[in-house]
Amino acid sequence: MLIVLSGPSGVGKGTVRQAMLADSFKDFKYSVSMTTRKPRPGEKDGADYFFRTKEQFQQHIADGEMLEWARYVNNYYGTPLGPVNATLDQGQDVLLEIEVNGAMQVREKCPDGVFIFLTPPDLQELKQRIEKRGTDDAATILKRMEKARNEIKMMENYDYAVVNDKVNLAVKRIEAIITSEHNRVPRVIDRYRKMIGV
Ligand SMILES: Nc1nc2c(ncn2[C@@H]2O[C@H](COP(=O)(O)OP(=O)(O)O)[C@@H](O)[C@H]2O)c(=O)[nH]1
Ligand SMILES: Nc1ncnc2c1ncn2[C@@H]1O[C@H](COP(=O)(O)OP(=O)(O)O)[C@@H](O)[C@H]1O
Repeated sequence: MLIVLSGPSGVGKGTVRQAMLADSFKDFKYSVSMTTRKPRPGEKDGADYFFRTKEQFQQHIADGEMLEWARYVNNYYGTPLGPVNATLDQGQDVLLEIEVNGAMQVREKCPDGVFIFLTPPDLQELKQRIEKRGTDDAATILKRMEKARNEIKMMENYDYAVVNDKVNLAVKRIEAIITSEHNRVPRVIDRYRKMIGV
């Protein structure tokens, strides 16, 4: 199953994903994105992102190697297609943590994906989280906040909206969604059709 997690910058997507792994809900593979943004202190190439130049990124697009891509605050971000297909072929879930424009491209290509939007309790709390993280200068924070308003408008294009008030609660909500989605009849019926020979 393809799971897409979006939400404004600083809402806590990375935090929630890591908490899901720590909560031994490990039955998914995180899709490492490619970006032209500079690594933040502590970020590792190949683990947090594949850090590439603009020229390299554009070549990957031209070669048809991206499932989706978007520009976000002056940088390119995108999902390499190969690892996503490989994970799905192995029968494992894959989690994409991507912004809204990329998510809509994935929606077109993979309509049976599960689209989850992570929301902040309110915008004041969102600003405080970005500031607390301490990775962005004042001008970037302003841009990210402006973008956040537009992103929240896009929530209506998602299947689920999860409030990240407390990390452990958000994690439980997302895990409940994933578990329910796995049990939806269209996802399991083929196996039973084969079993009863129809
Ligand atoms: N479309 C798209 N967006 C991505 C991808 N990877 C990350 N993003 C999004 O790009 C935005 C900026 O990411 P980043 O600079 O790491 O900031 P952060 O998410 O606020 O820590 C976030 O909304 C990410 O979810 C990707 O592969 N494709
Ligand atoms: N539920 C929460 N309550 C309080 N702070 C949070 C919560 N979730 C995340 N944070 C904090 O908010 C900041 C941004 O989180 P991060 O996971 O980097 O967001 P994103 O990946 O969406 O940009 C971090 O400092 C993180 O510790």
